[in-house]
Amino acid sequence: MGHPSSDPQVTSEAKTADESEYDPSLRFFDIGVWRIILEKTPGSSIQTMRGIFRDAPTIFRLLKDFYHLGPGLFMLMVFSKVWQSLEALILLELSSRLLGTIEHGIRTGHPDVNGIFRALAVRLFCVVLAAILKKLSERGEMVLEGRSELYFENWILQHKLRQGVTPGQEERSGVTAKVAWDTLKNLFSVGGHVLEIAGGLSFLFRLSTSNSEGPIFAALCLTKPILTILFTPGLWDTPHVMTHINEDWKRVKNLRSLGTKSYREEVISGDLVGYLLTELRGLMDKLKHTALDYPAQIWEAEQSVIISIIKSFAEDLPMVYYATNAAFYPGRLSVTSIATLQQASAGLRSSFGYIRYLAERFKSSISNTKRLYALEALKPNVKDGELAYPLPEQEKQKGMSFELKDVSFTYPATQTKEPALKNISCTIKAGQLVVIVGANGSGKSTIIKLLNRLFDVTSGSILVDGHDISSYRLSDFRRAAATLTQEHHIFPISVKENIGMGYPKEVGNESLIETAAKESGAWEVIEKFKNGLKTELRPYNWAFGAHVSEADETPLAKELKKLTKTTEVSGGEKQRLIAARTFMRFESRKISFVTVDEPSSAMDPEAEYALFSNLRKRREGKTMIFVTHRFGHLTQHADLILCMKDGAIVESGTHEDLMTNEGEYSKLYNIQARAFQMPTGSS
Ligand SMILES: Nc1ncnc2c1ncn2[C@@H]1O[C@H](COP(=O)(O)OP(=O)(O)OP(=O)(O)O)[C@@H](O)[C@H]1O
Repeated sequence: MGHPSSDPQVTSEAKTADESEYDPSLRFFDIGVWRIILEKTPGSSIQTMRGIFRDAPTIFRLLKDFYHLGPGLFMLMVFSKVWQSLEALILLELSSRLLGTIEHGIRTGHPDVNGIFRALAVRLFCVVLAAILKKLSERGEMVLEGRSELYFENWILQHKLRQGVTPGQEERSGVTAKVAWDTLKNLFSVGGHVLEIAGGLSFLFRLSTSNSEGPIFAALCLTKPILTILFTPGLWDTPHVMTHINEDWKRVKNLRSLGTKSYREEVISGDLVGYLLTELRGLMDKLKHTALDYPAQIWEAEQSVIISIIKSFAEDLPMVYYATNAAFYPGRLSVTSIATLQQASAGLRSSFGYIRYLAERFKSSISNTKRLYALEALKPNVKDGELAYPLPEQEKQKGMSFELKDVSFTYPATQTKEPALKNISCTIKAGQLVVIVGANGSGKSTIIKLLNRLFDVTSGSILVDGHDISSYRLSDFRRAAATLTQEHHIFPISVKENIGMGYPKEVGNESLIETAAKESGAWEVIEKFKNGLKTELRPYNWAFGAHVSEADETPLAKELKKLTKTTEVSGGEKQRLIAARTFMRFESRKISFVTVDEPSSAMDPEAEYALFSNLRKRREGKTMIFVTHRFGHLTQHADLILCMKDGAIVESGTHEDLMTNEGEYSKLYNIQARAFQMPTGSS
């Protein structure tokens, strides 16, 4: 496959128009709703062989990892695969001996009773042994697969978290532990089939030396596999990129997604169901003659019927040959050798047919495994330093001091042209309470992220107590910082652990947890839960009813409903629970820097006021930075207000200074104040 010009759906006009979009070494063709992009000169077999050698270290490492997960289980799996590959041939050999002895007995009229029973006993022994081995290896495989899932998932998590907050390519493309297991299975399948083919060929070769018809017969057996290699659509084994090009199909996908949980409420309350269904019906009409299947499938379906007939005929060639032989030269082939050759050739044909597919599957799984192991090489997105925190002189200091010098920052992999921060310079003294205000998108949260070392600056520098922020050990720095933002979540574990994890050493200390929950306003929420602190919000909860529908009223259906029930909280309640973790963090007594970024957007004014007041009460020994749009009650306590606009600090000072300035800050402040001063009835 891979002949774009022969595809009826590609017009030459469309091709020239679009080809400039791609690298000159690439070509493309459209099929069904797809566009397939591939290299103009596909890799040669030599390149493929080189690829296999290149993959050798990954294969070796994978085998080593699995061996260490369970040496006994691994060896059992290897032995079982070798046996499985040769089992059919061994049994065939035994059957052929048995049939030969029987046939000889029939011809001569003197059956070799001992010989027949000996052959039968050996065959039965092998069958029983094979069944025992199969059961043992199935159980062993299950255990090894479980261990692989546990080991590789932990390994992946560790390396992804080490990388930092920017998800890497691997995360986006979803590398999971299953990749390793699949590769091992595929490797064993390919190895097993190679062994099977080698065994099958040597079997035929041996028969051919004892039988003059053998070589011709062996050659006929190979006709079908050779034709398959020559005429099978090559898309399966050609590196290619696929994308949907059909706008109608893309729209179907987009519109269908509106039925999912995230959009459902808006679609129903906005009375959009009718619109949605009408649109989808229209699209169905437009697409009714378009193939939606996987491209290789479409290609195969479009293949010439002659090729299919030739391929099917090739399959029957060995049978035609020995049937003709039997008709014209009845003495040449014995019934036993016909049956044996027939079975051996059928086995060989199916192994040949399958090996290509297996090799492809293996190639793709080994490339996934390479991506998995590549996680190890991922560098953290922020630089780790060597300086300990706190240094002896910092022990006595109350809070961290910051100096931002000409800081600019652009988010990695962003599509926007403008940097998020532009040439920012300012000084924050140790122990100060700072409030950052400004319009949406002005860069407030970005500053908080840089100060928390979630990203490194693009240019300029940030000094913490006189040393560059990147020179500190990340783990030390993080231990001294507490953050609370609108992006924080409730973890899918108990409420107690959710709060306790603020200070992992005291994760089981219920009295500290209760105090923290009271300070954040979460205690009254927890008191409402039937299971109190033990309540789990959105835990991992999997229950499935086979042939049981939740709509039924049966005891099983009720049980299923009970199992899938979750505890729900409101947005504001959720924020109170999350904030409790920060108060718990204060208990470590090591916190010298606190950032609070809009954690109360869903809280009622009273809860928000209480949260900010309680946070302020804990400011002793800490530098605290708040980001908030509703800043009225905070800025009056602030030692420093930074007012931002379009990624720059446009004003800084105290509330009084900035009100006197009558600039951006006083404008924002007055808008908020005016809302409360409006006389009744005015709009
Ligand atoms: N993860 C990100 N990747 C790319 N760009 C981002 C990212 N986060 C923010 N930005 C961009 O950086 C700029 C500053 O965003 P930032 O979140 O700092 O603004 P903000 O002042 O906190 O806004 P808001 O008041 O709406 O929370 C915006 O233009 C935003 O689109």
